[in-house]
Amino acid sequence: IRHESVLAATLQKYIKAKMEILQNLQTYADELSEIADRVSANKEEYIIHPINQYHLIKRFATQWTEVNQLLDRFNRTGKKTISIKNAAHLFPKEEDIKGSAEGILRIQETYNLNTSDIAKGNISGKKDLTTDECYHIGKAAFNGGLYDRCTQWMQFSLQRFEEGTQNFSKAHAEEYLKLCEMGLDEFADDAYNITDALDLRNRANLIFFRPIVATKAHISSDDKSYKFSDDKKFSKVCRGDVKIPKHVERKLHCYLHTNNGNPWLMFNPVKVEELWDSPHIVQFYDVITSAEVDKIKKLAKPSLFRAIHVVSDEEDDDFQKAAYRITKISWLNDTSGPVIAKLTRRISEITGLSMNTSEELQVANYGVGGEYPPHLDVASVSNTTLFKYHPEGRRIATFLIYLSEVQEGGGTAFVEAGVTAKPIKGSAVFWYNMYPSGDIDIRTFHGACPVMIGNKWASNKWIREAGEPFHRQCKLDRNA
Ligand SMILES: O=C(O)CCC(=O)C(=O)O
Ligand SMILES: [Fe+2]
Repeated sequence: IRHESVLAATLQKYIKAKMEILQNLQTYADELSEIADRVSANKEEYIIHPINQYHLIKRFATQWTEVNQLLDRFNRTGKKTISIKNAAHLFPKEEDIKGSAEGILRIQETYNLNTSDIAKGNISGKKDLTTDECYHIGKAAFNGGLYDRCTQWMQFSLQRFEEGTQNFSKAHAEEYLKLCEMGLDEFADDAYNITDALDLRNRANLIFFRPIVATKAHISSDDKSYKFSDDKKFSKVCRGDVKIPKHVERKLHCYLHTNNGNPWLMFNPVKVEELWDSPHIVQFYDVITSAEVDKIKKLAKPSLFRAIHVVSDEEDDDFQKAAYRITKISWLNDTSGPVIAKLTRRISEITGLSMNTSEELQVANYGVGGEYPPHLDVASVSNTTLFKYHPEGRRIATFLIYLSEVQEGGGTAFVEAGVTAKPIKGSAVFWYNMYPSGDIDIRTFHGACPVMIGNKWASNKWIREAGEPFHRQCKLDRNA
């Protein structure tokens, strides 16, 4: 927004300065043409008169010289527009339009919004979409294999079409509309190239039907045949359409937590809300102040923005760029600032776990449509390589801090449990990713729901198992 207003002001100044010079030139041009017309009508008569000779010479010495100077000024004026030119390589590109159109579709699919509502701006009173915006979303739907959606969006774009709309070709929209009504299968059989069609189908998988891959190493034999829920369940949990069963709800409480009388917490206990009983998922409130949040964001910002530039420099795979752009991450360690060291210490007091083998603090920023598809935080690595390459062990627990509120969407959905943690600024969700037996607890399968409206900041502290044998005892029975 800041860039846009600076650029618009620069452009206005540039035009104003050029216009002033042009207006001056116009005055000269009018005057001089009038004279020239008059004079050239009877050249001989004019030039024999000494006064006229004097006028002619004077015009060259003054008016024409001034015109020349004005022309020089005209060419010099507006060096500042160079700042627009210099910034141009940072402007969002076609690729970014595609990325944000995909973001809107993700929101639409996750939260079951209807096309006409979004097009009319009926999501929390936001703005109408224009012809070409509807067209771009339709195109993203087509590339994602969502043909019914594509049809609706193209219809909207054509309904809104008015002659002279820029960046929009009515013919293209009509072409897409036809293809979407046909569906991809017929499209592939048609005169079109079949490999293009297959490529489109792959993209569709990547965006919307992400296969859920779970390596089975370290997953207990009881769970080997476990079937993970699909994206549909994830969306349902994100929408809050899954009810907590009564027998579970009865077991969930809110309480004050001192971690068994930890002196740091005795006089300032932490508020806890239980979100699920087994696996035990809790949300701690007010674990970090607003001022601390501001400091953390400030520390994280420079590397967050560097990260996008690096990504956008990669020209090879444009789909990846768009996918990456929806979340940006940065890592901060205890030497990045006292605020980080203090937070690490606080996490240790609250959880009773050691931070000696924990990871650095990860700070993530999600834009509109930004999500993190369902996953397990623990990587499955085979026993033999595990401690050789990762002496700190696996991610035994996750402490996920929300550094912002999100107006709509952006919760953390635990797909198996069916609960979604609300992103409440200053609160943190905490759970163990592993059973006390060391088996991976696949019931912790979770993901970040797409941000519908707002800008989400979250921070992960992953705690690894090697530091914890005296804080969380190993048990033979995983349910102990
Ligand atoms: O941001 C969230 O809500 C969850 C993020 C997450 O699960 C992760 O980063 O592993
Ligand atoms: Fe996660």
